Amino acid sequence: MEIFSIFLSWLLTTALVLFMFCMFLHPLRSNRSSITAPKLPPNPPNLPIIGNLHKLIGKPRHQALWQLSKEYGPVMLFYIGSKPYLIISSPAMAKQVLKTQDHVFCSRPLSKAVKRLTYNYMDIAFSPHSDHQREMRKILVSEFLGPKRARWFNHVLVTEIETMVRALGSHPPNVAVNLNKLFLALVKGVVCKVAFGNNYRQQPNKGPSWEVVVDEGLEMLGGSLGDSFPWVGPFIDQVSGSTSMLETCFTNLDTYIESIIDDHKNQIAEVIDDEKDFVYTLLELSSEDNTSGHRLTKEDIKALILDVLTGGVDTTVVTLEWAMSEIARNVRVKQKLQTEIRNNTGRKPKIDVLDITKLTYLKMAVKETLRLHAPAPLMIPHECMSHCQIGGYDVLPGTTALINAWGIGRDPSIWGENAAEFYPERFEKFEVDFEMVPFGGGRRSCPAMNTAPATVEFVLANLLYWFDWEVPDGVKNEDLNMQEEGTLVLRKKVPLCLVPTNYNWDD
Ligand code: HEM
Repeated sequence: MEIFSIFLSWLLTTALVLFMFCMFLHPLRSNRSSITAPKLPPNPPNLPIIGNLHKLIGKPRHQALWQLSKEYGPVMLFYIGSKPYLIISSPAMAKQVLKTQDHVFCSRPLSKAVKRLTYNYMDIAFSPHSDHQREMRKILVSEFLGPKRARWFNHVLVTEIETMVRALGSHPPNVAVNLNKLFLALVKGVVCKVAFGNNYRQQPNKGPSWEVVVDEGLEMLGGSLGDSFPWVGPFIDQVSGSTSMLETCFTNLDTYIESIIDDHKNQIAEVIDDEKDFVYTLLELSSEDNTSGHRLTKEDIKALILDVLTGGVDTTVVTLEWAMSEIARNVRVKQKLQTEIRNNTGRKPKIDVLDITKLTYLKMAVKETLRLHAPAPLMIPHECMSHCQIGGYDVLPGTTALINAWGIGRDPSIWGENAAEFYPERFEKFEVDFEMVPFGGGRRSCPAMNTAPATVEFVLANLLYWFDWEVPDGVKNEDLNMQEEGTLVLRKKVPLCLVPTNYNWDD
């Protein structure tokens, strides 16, 4: 009996200890499983070392990823090397990243090229989330994009367009104009005059042209392969020549930006308040007399100039070129636009910025262009800062989110069977939420999302008011080449060339 009760109490004690041990282990186990086995989004099969990189071969990135999303869904995990990317391909999921979880995704990934070209993450567009980034963004919005400079901006835009219309008016008959070159000269002229007081059209004494320098910078800001292979990255960049290209690109950009700042420093004493461009304002914000706001360093100023050069010109140029390409291909739309613009404006020596407010069809045509040809097809990458869920899947910190604005804008399940058609009338009924995201969303959305479309509308209104446009002889409208190229900015592979004819009001 003694032995039995001793055995029983031993059994009970053991059972109790085991029970308590299990109870203790349970939360640990469930905790561990949530850390070690998160529910990750579907992922195409990976290859060792390169991950899914091979899936991007042979097609522009946004097109390859859009095709894969058909198989793997609107939230897909994708690896380049060991670096995880979250590929977003539907309005609902874009809304989760850019709105619901904006506080988690409002950063940008680190990259060697961004660090170098942005003076150690001093800029707005490519630098990670920080107080400094927000301060820089506030300065750009209030001192460059805001109402303070809007009147000057409109004045410069009108003057530059007059020059362009005059030049086109005396263009030899039946000879095509390269609209890419035309738009680049126009937009660069306007942005440089407003930001830097001078159109800076002249080429630097030595080295590549301004356009080449900025284009190279934009390509590099998109990141290099080395960023995705942490152990061998520096070696890959060295062998592929990317490190030396980055240094050359930095030197060219920096020399150009430095010359703008030097010109301003030399003249600042003689300039009156009304003539102070953006760079003068930045220099004032960097002076010791600025005791109220954020005191800018020279690197801050350079990084802000870089943002204006890389963000403000190419995006507007490609939007104009895609818009005119679609308009030239679609004779019905072209005629409807010209009737609207000419009827509403009437015969007068120049179009006023206010005339544009009445042009509803033109506004829809610009929206339609941005839907079909999102100038930044995968936007600028967003970086996940902490563990969160998107579409019911776990997303881990350090994952880079790419939102396929190009694909979402063309999805027939959203836009109907005629999704691929240029049909501005669709916006008569369609209320847009996240069904198109050409300017991104949330804290890192484009700060020019309200002003940039107005510039595009004004330029198009002038081109279609003063001239009739035809594709060159031998090309059918519908056969106009619409091939795309570029990673960060979506360009037309073959520049658009059209033949202008002066519009004759007396006919
Ligand atoms: C049609 C013209 C334009 C388009 C389609 C466009 C598009 C975009 C897109 C997609 C983004 C990234 C948004 C995101 O990551 O969520 C962006 C960011 C940005 N854009 Fe634009 N943009 C245009 C014109 C401009 C202009 C004229 C400027 C003037 C300087 C500008 C300055 C910027 C800046 C500074 C950012 C970074 C914002 C941040 O990270 O906080 N953009 N833009």
